Amino acid sequence: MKILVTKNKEEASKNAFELLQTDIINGAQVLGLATGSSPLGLYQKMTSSSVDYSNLISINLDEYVGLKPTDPQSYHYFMEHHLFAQKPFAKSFIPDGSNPNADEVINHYNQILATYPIDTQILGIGNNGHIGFNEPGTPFNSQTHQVKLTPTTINANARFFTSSNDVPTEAYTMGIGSILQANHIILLAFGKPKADAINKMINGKITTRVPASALQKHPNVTVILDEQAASKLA
Ligand SMILES: N[C@@H]1[C@@H](O)[C@H](O)[C@@H](COP(=O)(O)O)O[C@@H]1O
Repeated sequence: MKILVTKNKEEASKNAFELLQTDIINGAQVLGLATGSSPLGLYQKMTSSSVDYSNLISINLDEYVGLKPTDPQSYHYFMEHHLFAQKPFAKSFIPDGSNPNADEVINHYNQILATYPIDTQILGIGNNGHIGFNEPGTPFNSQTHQVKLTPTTINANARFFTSSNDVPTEAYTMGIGSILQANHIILLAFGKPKADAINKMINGKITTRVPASALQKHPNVTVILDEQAASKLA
């Protein structure tokens, strides 16, 4: 893993934007995208740039089960608002959280991933080391699946909802196996609450208890941190 410790989010997002740009110049056509606060600075750099993404494909990691794309808490809405409205892609895929038929959603998404292998995957990380919505215990060879969110994740994501009771308890997510298929992975993490997960991801044992530790098996991962997220690195 290549680790970049930056002064702050601004510098980190600039680095991520430049790395992504280099990948695109070198032929990346399919971008794996993430939600959450960590990639927001990168999406701001993308929307304020003159780069045209309309020939590229985007594939998002995950979506809450039970939310319509028009729901302001859905990841569809998040992506539309923060990126796609300003920078449309040729095609953008996000799991259909409004479809309760999990098999249908999962098979369709796995087909999409097989048709459009991801060149560069943007990732955040949960405080408990989850990637996408792959909670501790998820097998490293997992493909798209439906998950029950852990109380830690529900609490962490409650900040985006009126109360933690409003946070959906299930999600559809790309699996760890799907994520590891990407040619290049750029993981962004900021702030003290991420420090422990980041240290375990980089220096800890490779274990399903820390989903992000699977990234130690990948040959081309760039981790971009601020000083707080890097503060527990040995
Ligand atoms: N499913 C998303 C993850 O993809 C994201 O990495 C994580 C961290 O969010 P944040 O970047 O806001 O800390 O939140 C959610 O659980």
